[in-house]
Amino acid sequence: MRDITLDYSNVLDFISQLEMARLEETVNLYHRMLHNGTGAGSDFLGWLDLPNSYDQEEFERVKAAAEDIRKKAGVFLVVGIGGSYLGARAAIEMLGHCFYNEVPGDKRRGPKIYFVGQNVSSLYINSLLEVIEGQDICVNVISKSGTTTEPALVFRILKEYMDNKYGRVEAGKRIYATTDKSKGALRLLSEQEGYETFVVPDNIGGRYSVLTSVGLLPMAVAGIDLNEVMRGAQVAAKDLGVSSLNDNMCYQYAALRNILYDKGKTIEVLVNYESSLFYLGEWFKQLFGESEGKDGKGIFPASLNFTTDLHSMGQYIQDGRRNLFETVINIESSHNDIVIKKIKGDMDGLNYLEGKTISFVNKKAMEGTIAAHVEGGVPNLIINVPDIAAYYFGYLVYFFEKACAMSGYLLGVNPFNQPGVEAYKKNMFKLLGKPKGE
Ligand SMILES: O=P(O)(O)OC[C@H]1O[C@H](O)[C@H](O)[C@@H](O)[C@@H]1O
Repeated sequence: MRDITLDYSNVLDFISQLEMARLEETVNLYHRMLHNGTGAGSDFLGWLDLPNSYDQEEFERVKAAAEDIRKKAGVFLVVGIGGSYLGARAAIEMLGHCFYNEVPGDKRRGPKIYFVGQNVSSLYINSLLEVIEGQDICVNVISKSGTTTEPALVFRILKEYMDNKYGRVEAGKRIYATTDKSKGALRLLSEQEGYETFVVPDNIGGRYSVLTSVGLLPMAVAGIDLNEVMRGAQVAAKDLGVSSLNDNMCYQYAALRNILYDKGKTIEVLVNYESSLFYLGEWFKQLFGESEGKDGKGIFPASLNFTTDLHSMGQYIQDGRRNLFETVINIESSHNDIVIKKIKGDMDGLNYLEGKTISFVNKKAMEGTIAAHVEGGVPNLIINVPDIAAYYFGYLVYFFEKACAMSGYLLGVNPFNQPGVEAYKKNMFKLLGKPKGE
């Protein structure tokens, strides 16, 4: 397998190699803290060795459950929010067909997959109930705490729907719960209702949980090869397990982010040139935003989809406030490429592209955009990913997880907690009239 690589040549006009070299010792220190479990948030380091220590029994049970779901459901509903759905959706959208749910059933070889519980919109929920009417359904409700408002509320509605549709016993065979191994509301309910359950490990936080059953069951239902995902993560854990800044590209990425941040580049824009990577951007935003946005500090993670968004945000990136840097995920290969043909009259003036491919145009658009944005004062990092494949998804997830941990330590925050998310909940519960003490 060709390797994922980091190209930071388009940053060197903005920083000096000395600034990187100066971080060598600090990176080494934080590497040891990560691997010795002596840094902030060390109760949540289960993701670090997960690729080599995951529960094999549960892994096989996930695959078996997925096969069972693929046989008996025309629709699979994933109920979760934040880290309890973003990783799964990122994988399915990146690795599945661009129009996954529209692929004819016999070709899709699995149920249509819908995500719900990531909002409290009655319009969204009613619209979903309309489109799944009359179809055979399985549900995976995912919540580490079991009490997150959005998925809990939506699961109330779906549980009643499933109980009415199938009766409580059969519904209990079609509902799968991924939650805490021993405590919480969802664990208790699952035991009462007889749901098959999967575990969110205590020492892995939601935004770091995509390679646990949280992400793996939905991925497997979508037909993604879990062995390949874990193999990519295992190779990443090995490649990125070295302490040296010079030899560890996820540490280089973390160091560069912090050097640029210190120079006033306080917004990172994750860019893709494949729309199937949209949700990878959404997952990335939670991972870095929730890990670093603390103590009045942190790079604001944004994501844009090129070349589409060049027609909406291109002006800002080229000429707006110079507090940005870009990280481009470049998928190096293309498949089933489309050759551009000459047309009579050349009305659109594009006959000069005759014989070239659509991917060639996409690549040249990327090269031209990078050159323009760097010229305009936007440092640019490129993560080259050889292909859209399960192996590379697993590798990329681990790359970002470990880079995020190092980056948070370099920033001087605990990358594994999220105290700030409680503020809105406190206000919301007060406004909802939640009884005190509950
Ligand atoms: O899995 P759950 O316990 O439902 O949590 C779902 C999400 O909500 C929380 O508020 C946190 O901000 C996220 O880190 C978490 O992924």
